Amino acid sequence: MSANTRAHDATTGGTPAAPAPFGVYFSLNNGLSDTKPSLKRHLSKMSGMYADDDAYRAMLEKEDTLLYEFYDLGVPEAEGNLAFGTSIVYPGKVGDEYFMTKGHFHTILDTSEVYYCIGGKGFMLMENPEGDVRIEAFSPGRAVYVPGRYAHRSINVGPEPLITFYVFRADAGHDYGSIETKGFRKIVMERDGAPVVVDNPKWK
Ligand SMILES: O=P(O)(O)OC[C@H]1O[C@H](O)[C@H](O)[C@@H](O)[C@@H]1O
Ligand SMILES: [Fe+2]
Repeated sequence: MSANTRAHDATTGGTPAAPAPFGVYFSLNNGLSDTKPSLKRHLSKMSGMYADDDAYRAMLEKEDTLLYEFYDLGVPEAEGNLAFGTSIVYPGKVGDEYFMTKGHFHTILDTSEVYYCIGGKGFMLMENPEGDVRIEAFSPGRAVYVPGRYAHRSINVGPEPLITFYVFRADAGHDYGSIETKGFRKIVMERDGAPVVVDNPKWK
């Protein structure tokens, strides 16, 4: 399995079934599992997604930095199943814009997701197709509910990894299309040492 493809359970054809009961360890210190492989997204996978293209290019010339990693445990994509795991967004910025996930809508648009912050400091940026933009803070112990219809992106504004645990309907799917072409309406940048939410200059 390549590091950047989603792992999906090898059920033997037909309708994906419920998995057998299972447990998995995720570290409360760094968010990582000791047995499962993570999926990793590096800077090169985020072309055009940060506002400052010059800063992006300059950074990429030096190193293809690991921005975030997360788990896809391969729970079959069936209606009654839940997908879960941790997501770890590392600290840093491209220009003045904080490291973040790509962000996505769910393919089944009205499916929701819950995130629980285990470590670090950041935001969940959310936006629905009608243009309603919401932002919720992440700090250890805070849970965020992402309702159906809202695209969502995790943003790390602190000096430590932003670690969250997430759960969503396993058949929800990931729709990156409009996020990759238009982005979110708002972005989060550092100004005078603090995060500010500003209009995305690339949003059309
Ligand atoms: O898919 P991205 O927007 O790059 O975010 C990476 C991952 O973040 C979280 O862990 C979500 O629950 C995953 O479903 C998502 O795939
Ligand atoms: Fe999601």
